[in-house]
Amino acid sequence: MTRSALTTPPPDATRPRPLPGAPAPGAPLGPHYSRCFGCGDGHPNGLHLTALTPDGISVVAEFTVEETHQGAPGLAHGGVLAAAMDEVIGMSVWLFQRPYVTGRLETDYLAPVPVGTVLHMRAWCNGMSGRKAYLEAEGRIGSPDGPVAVRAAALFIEVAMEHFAKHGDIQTIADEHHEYEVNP
Ligand SMILES: CCCCCCCCCC(=O)SCCNC(=O)CCNC(=O)[C@H](O)C(C)(C)COP(=O)(O)OP(=O)(O)OC[C@H]1O[C@@H](n2cnc3c(N)ncnc32)[C@H](O)[C@@H]1OP(=O)(O)O
Repeated sequence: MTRSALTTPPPDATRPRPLPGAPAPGAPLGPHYSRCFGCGDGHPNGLHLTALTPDGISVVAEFTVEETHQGAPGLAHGGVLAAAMDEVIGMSVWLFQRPYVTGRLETDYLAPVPVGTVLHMRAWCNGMSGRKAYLEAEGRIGSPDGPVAVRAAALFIEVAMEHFAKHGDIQTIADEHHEYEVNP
């Protein structure tokens, strides 16, 4: 992955460890928000990523590239692939039970991804420092051992739940997720 200094963890960054209450290895991760474009099962035309964590600190997910995801004829749009990478990284940082948002997302496109492909995605955290989490992801064509088509590196920034209150109904999120206190 070609990444900038902004998405490279500093030397004093700490490695994440599974938190108490992390989902069991292999258990499916539900959507963080049912109307999320990336993972929401209630979104009419979202990406509908399905995911699990093998170890409480990383996430594997599958994304099926459909006709509606095309950029060039028969090939996935790069922005859609970036959205999928953003989402799987967001799912992985969600495991740390604090709200984070994408600050920076860097993407390398290594091979075209045809419509009909199942992209096998994996995201993990390389380190945390203060409010910053340094994350990485890859997407492989056809199987978990298939050729890498997309790589991403990201900086996510921890925010207060109030971050989501200005434009959205955080009570909806609270109703879906009892691990967060909306008004601590
Ligand atoms: C309820 C569950 C929801 C889960 C959501 C997951 C969804 C999936 C992921 C997404 O798609 S999130 C949506 C896309 N992202 C955004 O909408 C974020 C928009 N940006 C912001 O809201 C603010 O810029 C942000 C919260 C990221 C930071 O603003 P703050 O005022 O809180 O912090 P500040 O600007 O002081 O930055 C804190 C540190 O991060 C650094 N930083 C912030 N943005 C950066 C950036 N883009 N690149 C590099 N560094 C950055 C900044 O330099 C600083 O470093 P230092 O502490 O060392 O000084």
